Amino acid sequence: MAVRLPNDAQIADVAERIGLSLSPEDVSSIKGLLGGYVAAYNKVDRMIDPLPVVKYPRTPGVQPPKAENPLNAWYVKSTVPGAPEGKLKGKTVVLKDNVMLAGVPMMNGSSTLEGYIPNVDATLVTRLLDAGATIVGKAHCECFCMSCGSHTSALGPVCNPYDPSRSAGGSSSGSAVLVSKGEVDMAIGGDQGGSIRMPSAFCGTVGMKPTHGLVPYTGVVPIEITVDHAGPITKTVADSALMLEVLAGPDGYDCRQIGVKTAPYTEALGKPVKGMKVALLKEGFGHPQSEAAVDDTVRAAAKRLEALGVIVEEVSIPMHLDGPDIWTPIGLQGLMQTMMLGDGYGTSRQDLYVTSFMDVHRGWRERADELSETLKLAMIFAQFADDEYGKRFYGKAHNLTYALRAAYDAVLADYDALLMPTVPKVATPLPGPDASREEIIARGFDILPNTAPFDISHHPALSVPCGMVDGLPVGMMLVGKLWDESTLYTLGDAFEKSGDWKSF
Ligand SMILES: NC(=O)c1ccccc1
Repeated sequence: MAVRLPNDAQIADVAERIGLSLSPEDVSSIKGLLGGYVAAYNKVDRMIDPLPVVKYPRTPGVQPPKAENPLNAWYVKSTVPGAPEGKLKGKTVVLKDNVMLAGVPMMNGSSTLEGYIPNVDATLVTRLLDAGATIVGKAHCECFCMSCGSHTSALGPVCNPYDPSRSAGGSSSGSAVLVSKGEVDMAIGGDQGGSIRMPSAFCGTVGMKPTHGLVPYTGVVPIEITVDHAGPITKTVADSALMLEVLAGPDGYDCRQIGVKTAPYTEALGKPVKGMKVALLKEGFGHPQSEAAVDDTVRAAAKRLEALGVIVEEVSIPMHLDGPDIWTPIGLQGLMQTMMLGDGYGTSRQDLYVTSFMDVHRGWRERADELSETLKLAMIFAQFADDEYGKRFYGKAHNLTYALRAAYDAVLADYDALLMPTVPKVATPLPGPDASREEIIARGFDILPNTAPFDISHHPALSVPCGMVDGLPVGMMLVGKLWDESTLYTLGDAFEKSGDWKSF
């Protein structure tokens, strides 16, 4: 991609856009001074991009026929056998389709990326394969991961395994469906506002959003660096702990990984819970959109924990209700700057910049009409806020995350975990092909009041199935101290072993 010296018209145009008034003489003298930059860019262009090596051979991705994909959860199937031995030997894993698997297509739910084939493996891909897992393909996700429902992928809605007319939850929709159906043993999900935990709640799977930075996000398409998380979606708590043990730890690229503390998570399984303390979060219940049956099911789950000897007490953290509002400027202006205008990365930090992705993704600008309604709405307000107010709300929201984190930490100083419903409802009906924009937006953002606050506070949060309402799964969410995933696994595992949640 050789770099050319701009012509006079290009220099004048650029200058005008950055508010400079240049005379024709200025333009011609500046043109004469740009040669050094052009030479440097061309020298960089001729250097080899030092990307990490792809370690394991794989078959190219193939879209399965409709008959093999009744819930539309698969994007492509591919087989990547990992190391012959390891903790995940014999386990099959599907990746959310915002995770890069070299040689296999990735579209992140958007037609603007269809046909793109990454040339690197995400760090977590290499870790799974080094641990002996077999990666079996990519699962559909929401358009650029921007939805709580499963209705915004360019290749059609993903259906709930318990009722195909209902949402699977999003944005890691296909990942949760394939685990729920037993088509794969484990899945990778991503979570910026709840996208690992929401589909887990709707599909009856176990979803772990680890502490921010615990799992390297390198090679996964970001939304906004400070809320990006990747983590396990599994059938059981034990599998989640096993998978996290393989995924966790710094990789030397990801700047999200500050002060990372890992632990042998599987050692947290099968431990006694008598005397542990859980805080039932008052503000996690009774949201305007909360269904009483969901709240009741989670309160009943708290009683089951009590029966196991756990001390459960209700606590109030009023600021929890501010969490989604504080999340909004970070999510909106972050996604605009980093994911969209930043060609998927933005600037100002060290990272592994997947340049092949950046080259393709910047083409969204010519095809913006194809993006989902949920993403468009967020982009419109982000651009407006940027133009009108600059970055002040993004900055102030970040400052407020310290206060929010402190509010949770104050309670977590006295308790092992917080407990609340993962989402306030059971799976909602999928908006049909003629659904209004209002309906599409409502289903895109209506179930995140308990999940999004922990994406900005960065605490680990585990969604565990805890009962059924009208034949649909309900998830409870345990939230722990920063870097203390182990305690969540101890509690979640004990709860899971207390009986079959489908009969609760
Ligand atoms: N990726 C996410 O977690 C997300 C969830 C809900 C809305 C927007 C984004």
